[in-house]
Amino acid sequence: MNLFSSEKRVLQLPNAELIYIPNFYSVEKANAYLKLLKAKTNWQHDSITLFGKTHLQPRLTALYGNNNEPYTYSNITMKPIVFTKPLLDIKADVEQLASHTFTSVLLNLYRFGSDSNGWHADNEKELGMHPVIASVSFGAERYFHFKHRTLKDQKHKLLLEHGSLLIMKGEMQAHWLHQIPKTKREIGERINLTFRYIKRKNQGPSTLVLLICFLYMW
Ligand SMILES: O=C(O)CCC(=O)C(=O)O
Ligand SMILES: [Fe+2]
Repeated sequence: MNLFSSEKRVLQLPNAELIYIPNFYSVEKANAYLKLLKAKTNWQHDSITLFGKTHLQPRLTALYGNNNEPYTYSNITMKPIVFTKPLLDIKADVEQLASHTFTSVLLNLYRFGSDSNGWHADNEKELGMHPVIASVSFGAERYFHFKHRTLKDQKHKLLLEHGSLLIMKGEMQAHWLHQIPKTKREIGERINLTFRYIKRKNQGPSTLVLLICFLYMW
């Protein structure tokens, strides 16, 4: 079933809004970004510990950002690398379309069909309440599954195409889970970029603290 009806496809769901733009980038531009990001990204292969067992994540990842804030998920803390020019260019394109600013991008490299990303929500507290997440895909098409946490009939899938943009907003991260399942199909590599706004933890002393210090010294 095609859940969407036009080129900029908007899907209103209970507790979520999804916007999908299949041809956000032309095939030529998407091909160039796929090649560039594969070669120039500082890919890392982290281990995760789940239920007391440690194993390598089924994909490679990298975090880039502009505010030096670390990002922690599944017990992995990633320190951002300063944005490169191509990532800044993509960020600007995405920000324009989403009318939203982002501080960071988490990149995933799915090397083959057996690489995946298990059921989760992007609901870490440094993302704040109801974050807007913008997800750009290059390379092999993969299915994005999403299901409501409590409404059991709300289960959908969407094929994320080469050069596409998906925006998740509203209460999606509080009420829904998403995943990229493994596939047995013979497929090539896929790179996905999820742009996020990561809040600063340490903003320095508050105005009130500064005022008290000033009065004390005076
Ligand atoms: O690869 C994708 O399309 C999704 C990635 C994702 O959900 C994440 O990095 O949090
Ligand atoms: Fe996610």
